[in-house]
Amino acid sequence: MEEAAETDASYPPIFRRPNPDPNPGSKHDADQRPAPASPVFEVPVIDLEPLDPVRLEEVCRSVGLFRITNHGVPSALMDRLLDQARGLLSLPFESKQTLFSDRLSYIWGTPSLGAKVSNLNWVEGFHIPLGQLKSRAHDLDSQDSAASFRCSADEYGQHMARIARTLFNAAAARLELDAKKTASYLSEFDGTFVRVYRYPCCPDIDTYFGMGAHTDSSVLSILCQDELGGLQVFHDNQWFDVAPIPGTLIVNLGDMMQVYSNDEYKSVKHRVLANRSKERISVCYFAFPMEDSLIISSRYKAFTYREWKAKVLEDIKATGDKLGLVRFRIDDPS
Ligand SMILES: O=C(O)CCC(=O)C(=O)O
Ligand SMILES: [Fe+2]
Repeated sequence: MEEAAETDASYPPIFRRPNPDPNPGSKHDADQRPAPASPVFEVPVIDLEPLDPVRLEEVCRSVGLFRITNHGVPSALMDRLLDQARGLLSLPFESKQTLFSDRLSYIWGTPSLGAKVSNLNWVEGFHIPLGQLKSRAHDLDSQDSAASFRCSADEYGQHMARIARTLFNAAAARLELDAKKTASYLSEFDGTFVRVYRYPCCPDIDTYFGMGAHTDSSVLSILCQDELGGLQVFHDNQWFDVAPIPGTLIVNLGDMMQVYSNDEYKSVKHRVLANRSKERISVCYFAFPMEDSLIISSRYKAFTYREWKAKVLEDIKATGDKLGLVRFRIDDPS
């Protein structure tokens, strides 16, 4: 009992019992509600040493999500990052807010203001911009757990940048994209961030998702998850579980890669199920284009990533949802 009380004190108030659903009759639409059990997806594996670009292209076209092996990220670093994140996230909610607001941004629930409560994501986490880490190096003090965590996140971010660059270059070469044109299509550091999530225990998994169905706005995203599971991918009109395998990382392509490839590569829809009795920890790295890079594609109106972000935010504020790619398609009347 004592343990449960302690856990709850570390949760943002909205995740503490009793269930905050103000309208218990309103559940997800039938097609949105988590199925009781989903089949396990046979996630394609991409070996990074050596990387086979033809195989990578096939997987980008058919699925948009894959597991990478031989990625060169030390498993001790992955374990340390997950452990440090778990430690920080289990601090009392108020401490997380006051202690970390200036060092790490602390986020929880649905980022979109004004969204329906049924869109609440049962998740909290730290948002860690990578470009700023170096300039803040003077903050680092090994006695400070937030600072040690930032240090690990920086080291981890360097590995993620290397992997993102390798995968992007190979995938872009297969599309025969002009290397000069695409130089600004991937920025491994500027505007790039890592998010460390904790998915708290959720009393009502029929109503809430850990994270609702979405595609990422990134070029690509790289995920390190603990052993619990909960990630699902939408493929062939069906949701599948993406099982965790220790030591491996999951990569999914984002909306920008779909645009660069004129819809040949898939920005894959995914979501995270909530769990009634166990907390899940994951670390996600997102790689983006340079903010003012002009993105040109035969299927989409030309836009800069800055314009994309502004539009996504505007849509989320107005409708509670990200509309994403459809807003930029050439045949979109608006
Ligand atoms: O935590 C996860 O497994 C996935 C998170 C995710 O999809 C996202 O942040 O976009
Ligand atoms: Fe995502």
